[in-house]
Amino acid sequence: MSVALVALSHSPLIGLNDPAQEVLDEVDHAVAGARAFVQEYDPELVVLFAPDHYNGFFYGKMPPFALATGALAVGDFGSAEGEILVDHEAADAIAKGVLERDIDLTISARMVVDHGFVQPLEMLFGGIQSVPTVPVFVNGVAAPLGPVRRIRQFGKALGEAAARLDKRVLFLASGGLSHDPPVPILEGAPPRVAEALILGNPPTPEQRARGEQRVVQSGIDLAAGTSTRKPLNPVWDNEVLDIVASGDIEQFDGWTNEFFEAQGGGSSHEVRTWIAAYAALAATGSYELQSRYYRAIPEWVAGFAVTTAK
Ligand SMILES: O=C(O)CCc1cccc(O)c1O
Ligand SMILES: [Fe+2]
Repeated sequence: MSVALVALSHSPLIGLNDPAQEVLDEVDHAVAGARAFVQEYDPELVVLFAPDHYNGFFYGKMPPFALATGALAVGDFGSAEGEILVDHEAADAIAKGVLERDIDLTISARMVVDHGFVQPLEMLFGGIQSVPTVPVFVNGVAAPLGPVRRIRQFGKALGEAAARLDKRVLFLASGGLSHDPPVPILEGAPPRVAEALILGNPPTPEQRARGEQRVVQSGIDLAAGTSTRKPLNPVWDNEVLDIVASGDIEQFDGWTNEFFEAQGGGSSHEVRTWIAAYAALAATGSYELQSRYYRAIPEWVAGFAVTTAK
């Protein structure tokens, strides 16, 4: 058994509303570094922690987190569509191990996922059929959210369970850091929007295109300085990175969800994927960061970070 980690932001606006070439080059360099780290480590299994953006999880039943024994990507924002290569046996074993550790884990035999899961697999492995994966959903948008310590405890239990497999495991986190894109909110939503958030009927192509255009416009506005949404927060983002770099991620236990929202915006809860993944890594011993990249990229509506650790 061995463990390593890559944690990185995602954005559906990559390739759709890009920043200047020098910024793209910088990000490419950081992602290439993570790719080289992964290639050298040569994982036999990826445990992928990612959120959802109302493509697979809805208020009909909204778990705080869930593990997939099978997964299907919807192909939003031009991301890959279809089945993800899931290691069913490893997923089963990890699920049992988490349950044995007193965490009431939700299981999905066909988890529907979006760019949050697909993008890191495409960036680091070139596709969604390239590496045996255990997809793990971490709710990062749908209120109410429990305390972040619960996500840390879940990550710890999962890390202990994954360590029982005789495999080289890569924990991969997707999301964050600060960002406040126009994601719908159930409370106070007009009936038509509320129905969509509860039932999750697949949108028509026209509806999907409209929703995606709204997100693209939010990137254009944020970069132009004309957005009414919360700005990116590089100071707060670097506090997040300082904590994961310190190795003492229990420091997050003191952070309330209100603090996340005030500092990092409504979608900063995606940092929960990082907390889960780092807790999984820390479950079997101390770790050290191998690389750390950060840049606030308003065009992508993302406090964009890439870290590697082992
Ligand atoms: O609503 C959506 O589908 C995506 C919103 C969104 C935009 C930029 C970065 C993100 O991480 C994000 O979640
Ligand atoms: Fe996201």
